[in-house]
Amino acid sequence: MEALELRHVCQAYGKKQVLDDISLTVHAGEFVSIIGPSGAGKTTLLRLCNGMLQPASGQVWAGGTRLDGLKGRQKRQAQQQIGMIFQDFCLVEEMSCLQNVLNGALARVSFWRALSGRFPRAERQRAVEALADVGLNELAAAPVRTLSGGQKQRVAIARTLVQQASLILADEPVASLDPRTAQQVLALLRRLQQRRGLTVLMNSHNVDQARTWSDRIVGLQAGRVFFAGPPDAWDEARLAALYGRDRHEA
Ligand SMILES: Nc1ncnc2c1ncn2[C@@H]1O[C@H](COP(=O)(O)OP(=O)(O)OP(=O)(O)O)[C@@H](O)[C@H]1O
Repeated sequence: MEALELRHVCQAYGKKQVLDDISLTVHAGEFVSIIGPSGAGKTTLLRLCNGMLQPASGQVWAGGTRLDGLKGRQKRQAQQQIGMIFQDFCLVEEMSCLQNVLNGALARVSFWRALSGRFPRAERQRAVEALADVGLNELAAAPVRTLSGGQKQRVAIARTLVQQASLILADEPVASLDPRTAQQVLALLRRLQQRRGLTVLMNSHNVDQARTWSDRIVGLQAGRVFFAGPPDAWDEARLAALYGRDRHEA
């Protein structure tokens, strides 16, 4: 079963073509990283995958549902299956870790219950377990603003667990973390992905991280798929071709 499928997707901003005939399949339970130089179209591609953007042409399928063209409740329902993790965490800084994680359950809770913070017991239990899964149970009551960057990203990951998303789209999830913390967060994401059978599609500027943690790497260059294959298929010649002369300049 395919978790995600892009069929001949094109996207443009005004007259500028950003994605040009992208066809890509991510299998359920796979961890795929998209790499490529700045401006290659990685973020645009991720935004298409969760329905935040409509493709100019082509189709986007997520979990067997065609996402492009969906509107209203049907679109929100499809998006429930898709968790997002961002470089800047997108958490509510003044709220506690537990409240932030509970926000993953918002779609299942009535507006008034959510507004007054009265989440059902089962949702609270799920949030407590998710915080334990990311190693933050002792910080449940701490305001997010008091956390380190690595801890904040763990909270964001726990929120996707409570959302019960089967597909996680991660846009440069560790780009603002120091190398050691970045490795720890990616190891956690990989562990949870494997243990829970989740599918992860991650954008990364860091080729070594993508190689270490992914089942498959997709190289994007000027809006086209340059190569897709297992991490060990990425030799220096390919990387040099993808990034120009030196990948560290990318
Ligand atoms: N909202 C927008 N309006 C106009 N142009 C945009 C918009 N968003 C992105 N672009 C342009 O589309 C191209 C692809 O951008 P995108 O952010 O998808 O690339 P990226 O590979 O994620 O880059 P980076 O690695 O720097 O984040 C870039 O040239 C960018 O300037």
